Amino acid sequence: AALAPPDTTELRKVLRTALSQGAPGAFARIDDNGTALQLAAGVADRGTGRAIATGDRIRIGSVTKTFSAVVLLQLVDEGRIKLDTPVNTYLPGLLPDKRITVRHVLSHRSGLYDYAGTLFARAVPGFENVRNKVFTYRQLMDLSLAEPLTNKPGAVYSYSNTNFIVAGMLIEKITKKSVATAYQDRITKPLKLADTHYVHPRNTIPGTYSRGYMTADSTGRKIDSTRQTASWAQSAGALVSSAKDVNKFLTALMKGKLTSSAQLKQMVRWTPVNSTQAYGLGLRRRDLSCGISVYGHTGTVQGYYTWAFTSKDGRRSLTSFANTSNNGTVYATMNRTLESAFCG
Ligand SMILES: CC1(C)S[C@@H]2[C@H](NC(=O)CCCC[C@H](NC(=O)C[NH3+])C(=O)[O-])C(=O)N2[C@H]1C(=O)[O-]
Repeated sequence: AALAPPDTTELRKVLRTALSQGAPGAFARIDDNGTALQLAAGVADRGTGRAIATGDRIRIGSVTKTFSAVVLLQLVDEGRIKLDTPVNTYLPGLLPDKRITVRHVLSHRSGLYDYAGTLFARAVPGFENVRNKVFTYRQLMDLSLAEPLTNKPGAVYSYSNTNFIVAGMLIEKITKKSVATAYQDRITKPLKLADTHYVHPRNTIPGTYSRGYMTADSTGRKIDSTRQTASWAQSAGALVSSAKDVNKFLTALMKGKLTSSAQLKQMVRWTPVNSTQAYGLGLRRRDLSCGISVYGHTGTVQGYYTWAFTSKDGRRSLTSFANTSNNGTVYATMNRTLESAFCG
């Protein structure tokens, strides 16, 4: 059934509310079967007062996980890796439990502890401590493996960035090339995603971009968190992209342009998260109030909140964004962009 037209009045209200709750700027871009709807409010740069634009490049955080999952599913299609094979078969001795499979990792069921919990127990000091650091994958794994597994392999969904560090290690081991090369050769070049770059370990964003302003825990003060290596995230969250590119990526994914239909079916085998959410392989499902389910990912990097979802057939994609973080009120408000975009 065709989707109701987006509710642009409500969408504009949501963006304005996010600004009133502390986001310097916010935007939403809907690509609806070739027609783009673009709304923006506030500023990309608090210093110059430059207005935010839907074309601004942003740090997309964990939306990167969907890119990493797509690369691995392409490697499954090429017969170079199997979802139900233990990770240690490909990376001998890496994980403490040889029962953890590639599928466990991509569906956040491995039990591997999320090192971000350690790094960011205190938001701003944690960020300041890592913003200029360049981590190796091994160092991030050591941070995770310093803690016990949170659950038996495969038992439950337990979100962990560590899973997509393992995904990056698998990609580099199997392809013998960097994840940057994998994203470029397998996704950004074929789809002509000109705004999408894996700039790690550089700490600057190329081209025209929105600055990001994280919120301090106690005072609510805004800290300019734009310049950072995002090395704590890498294949779990270090891509830079734009709303146009992310929408194009999600549409291509659901239209079967990036993997075989067999692997796309694997990607949408859902593990329940709560009553309205589920997780597949590097892909979230959100069940909306109007009975529509949408597929994509959210992202949180210091100063950068992103929502990126598409309809099951890929005909309508939304990327919405606010250039703040560590602000639960803004997060809850911006969640409503999904309802406005897909339920009308
Ligand atoms: C599951 C999430 C939300 S967290 C995960 C990943 N981002 C991180 O792990 C960074 C967390 C620290 C961000 C920081 N917060 C704190 O330091 C709080 N102590 C802030 O808000 O600036 C990402 O992206 N994912 C989101 C996702 O997948 O949607």
